[in-house]
Amino acid sequence: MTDASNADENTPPPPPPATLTFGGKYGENPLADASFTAMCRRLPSVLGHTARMAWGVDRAGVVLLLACQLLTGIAAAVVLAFTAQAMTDILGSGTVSERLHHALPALIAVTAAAAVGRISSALSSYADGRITPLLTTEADIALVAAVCRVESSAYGEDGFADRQEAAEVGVTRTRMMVQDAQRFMSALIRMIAASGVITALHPLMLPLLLLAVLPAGAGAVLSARVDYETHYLNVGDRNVRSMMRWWATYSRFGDEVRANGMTGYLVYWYRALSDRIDQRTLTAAPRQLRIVLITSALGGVFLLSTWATLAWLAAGGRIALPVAATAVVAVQTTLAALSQFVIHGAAMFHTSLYLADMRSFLDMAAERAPRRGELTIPERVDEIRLDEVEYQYPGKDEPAVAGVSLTLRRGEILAIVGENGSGKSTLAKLITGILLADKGRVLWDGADLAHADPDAVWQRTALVPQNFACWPLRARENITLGQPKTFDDGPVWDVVDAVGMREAIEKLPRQLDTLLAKELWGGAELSGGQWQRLVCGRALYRRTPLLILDEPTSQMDARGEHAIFLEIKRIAVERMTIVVTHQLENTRLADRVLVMDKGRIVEQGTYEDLVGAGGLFAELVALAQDR
Ligand SMILES: Nc1ncnc2c1ncn2[C@@H]1O[C@H](COP(=O)(O)OP(=O)(O)OP(=O)(O)O)[C@@H](O)[C@H]1O
Repeated sequence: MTDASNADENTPPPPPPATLTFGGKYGENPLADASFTAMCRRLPSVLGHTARMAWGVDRAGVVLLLACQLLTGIAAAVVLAFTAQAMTDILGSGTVSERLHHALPALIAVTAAAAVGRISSALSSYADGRITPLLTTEADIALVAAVCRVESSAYGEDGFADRQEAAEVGVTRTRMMVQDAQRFMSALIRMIAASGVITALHPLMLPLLLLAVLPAGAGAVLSARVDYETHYLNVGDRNVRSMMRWWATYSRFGDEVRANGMTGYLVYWYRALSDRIDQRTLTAAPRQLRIVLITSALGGVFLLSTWATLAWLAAGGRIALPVAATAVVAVQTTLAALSQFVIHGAAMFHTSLYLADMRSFLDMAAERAPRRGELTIPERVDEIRLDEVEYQYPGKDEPAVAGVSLTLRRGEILAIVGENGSGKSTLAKLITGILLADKGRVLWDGADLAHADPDAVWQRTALVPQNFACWPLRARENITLGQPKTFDDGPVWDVVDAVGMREAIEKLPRQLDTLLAKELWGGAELSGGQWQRLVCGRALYRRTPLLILDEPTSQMDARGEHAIFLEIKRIAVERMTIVVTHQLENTRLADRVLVMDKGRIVEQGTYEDLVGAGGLFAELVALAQDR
């Protein structure tokens, strides 16, 4: 299964993908509370919610669907009742032409009702075709918006990603819900209509027919349960697989995959994980088969008794021959309606299980949406103060930031340095309110971020993160990202100049209008450093009172780096600027340098002070110069 070029006798075989287990101190199965009975209890509210959503997206479509269902049902009842009537007339006394003459009105009614039934069934398919895409899009958008809105700390919670994966399946299944519901309703109406007719023929018939189809219904529900359990077991693996699929096939990482000879292992890994998922599905197959065989046999026995009863009634003269003939048609129709009713009922139940996962994730995300307070932040901020701030990531034993106190004033440039994992980026996230401190306070001109409206805070921040996104948008939008300040491109070109990108943008086929995604038709690509310049331009364009740059120049040439730092100095007077960096020489531009170690500030001062102090900073500077 491995790539031949990777395998030889002396190398160990590649390890298979890790098995995800939920154990240990923090390990908790994300779907452990999603027991089958718990899921069943949620179904009415899930169905109600889906109905409300459908009503919200297309009222006319829902009304049309309901009206058509009703019409289809009535048409079916009319067909059945008049068929019975026609049969009685045709099998009655008199000459053939007399009997046909008598039956003619009933036959016309049957034809007309059948036509109405067909038309309303076509119209209800049309309504389904209208509602379903809107409903699926609505569910999809609800999911995307919910994930974008949760507190950033939620991403680190056990099982958040797995629940999200389960919810994604719910979104896809939304597509089937309207169809399932439509078929279920139409079967229900036909069943009610048919039951009336068959009960009129003989009271014993309906219970017997019910017994004949109930095993099929029970079988469908049991199969749905097995299918859902398999899906549930596979959630974690499917989640990892889809992440790996994206990383392995995304063109941006293609060079790394090829030049490091990873293709063979990645394909092997992908296959091994897929095999594991398939294996679970295959293990469930015999259970499914047993369920179908047993329930079909049971259904068959009951059906046989129905026919036997009918024969017994007719043979014993308990029902007249014309009535018996009608009963044959009625039994067939009722049987079909009842089967449809239980099969589509089970299908709806099956779909609802997945929708319940989506609902429960949306509820979980809603619980994790920021609920901080209403405080707003003015356009001008003069001071940010941190009092004994501490933050520990979920599942970690040590705080990433602990006991940090610090005051930052307007006009100041602060550099944060320290070894990998010392807490620099976490501190930056606490200052911007992306993360909320577990202990201590972060105050913006006295407003505690724990009680401030996060959107109001983030209107006042600009961040160049270490790992930035290269959005598949036009160059202009990659700078303004949905917040154009004017209709003219003047301010955009200003920041393009500030980050030294004018020449590069002018060379693009459609300048600012060029799509920056080489994978897309008409798209172009920038180099790593050019992207980083553009991302700095994005932050500068925002003109906010707080500017945070986390390793902003790690991919830039000396000219780019020089341009960025010149611009940072030029605009520094109007704002607070924080630069997180490992390039210690760059900290010379800062008014103050903070040195972090194990989540704490261990030194602070100017570059010269710290070099002279002979502490951690001086040691790091010496290491940087020791080549
Ligand atoms: N999302 C996260 N979930 C859990 N732990 C995290 C997360 N992000 C960071 N950490 C942990 O918090 C600690 C501080 O990380 P942080 O990213 O703040 O360090 P840093 O100083 O910015 O490191 P670097 O110089 O490598 O960028 C590390 O131990 C890291 O493993």
